[in-house]
Amino acid sequence: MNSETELDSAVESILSTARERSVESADGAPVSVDARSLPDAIERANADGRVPVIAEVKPTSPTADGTRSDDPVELAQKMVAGGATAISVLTEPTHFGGSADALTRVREAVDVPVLRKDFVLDVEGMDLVEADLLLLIVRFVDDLESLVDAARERGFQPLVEVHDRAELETALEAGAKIIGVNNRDLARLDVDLGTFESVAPAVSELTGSGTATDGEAGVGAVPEGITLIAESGISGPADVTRMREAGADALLVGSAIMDHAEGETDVSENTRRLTRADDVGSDTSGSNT
Ligand SMILES: O=C(O)c1ccccc1NCC(=O)[C@H](O)[C@H](O)COP(=O)(O)O
Repeated sequence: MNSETELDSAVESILSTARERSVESADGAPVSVDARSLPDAIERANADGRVPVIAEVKPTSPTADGTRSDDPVELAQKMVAGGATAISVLTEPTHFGGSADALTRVREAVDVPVLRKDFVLDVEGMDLVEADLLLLIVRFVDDLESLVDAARERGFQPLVEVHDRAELETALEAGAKIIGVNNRDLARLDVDLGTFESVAPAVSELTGSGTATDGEAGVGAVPEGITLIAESGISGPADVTRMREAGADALLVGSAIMDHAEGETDVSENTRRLTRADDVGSDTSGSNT
């Protein structure tokens, strides 16, 4: 674990539970996945004019204003109908209302890549359920390279999550190719989109490729072979534009789509506001600092 600073009590509790869950699933046989490619899905989204959004099925969370008890399959299908490029499904049960069953049913119901969003701390925690991508949070794991290798041996595409430049360096050294920059500080749970803007440029610096691979990309264009995802705090089209201009290949969005407070808003429409954000005259409301 790479965390020197104090963690929020909710995160401490999440990690404590994750360690117990990992022990319980330790005797599970290694999963074997024929994964749906996230980079290919992103390429398809760009080709047909959709902003690549990974929409998250997150029934609740420590910072959510409520809980949505809709069926996860219905939520995921509505997200795909709204143009989502991939689906993230929480499998953490104690603080997010997630489950392995929800991910399995969602993955059977949609044809886009599905990310297992959980706090996987070791190899034993990997074999809970098949998914196309598996989240590994740099801050919470030891020997990241071994975990990246173990995930790939199972067929997962590792999505390696960082929060600062040092963690980005660790991710790149471990061979990560799909990197998420979380705008949420897991120590205080506050969100700052400036996090992605400050970390993204370091990808080119650290990989020694200062050139943009896509003329369309903004400042800090991401070098070939790396998929860079902006995570958390994206509340509307203005935030989408801001993250894309900062070099995000894709955006991971939960709360703005799930809308826990209202609970009845249209998940397809919430998703479409973001996937169509590049359209001329799109809604520019909704911005986060
Ligand atoms: O979402 C939380 O409240 C949370 C609290 C503690 C640890 C992690 C947490 N979220 C995990 C995530 O990274 C987000 O669910 C995901 O990036 C989407 O964020 P958002 O669009 O801000 O809901």
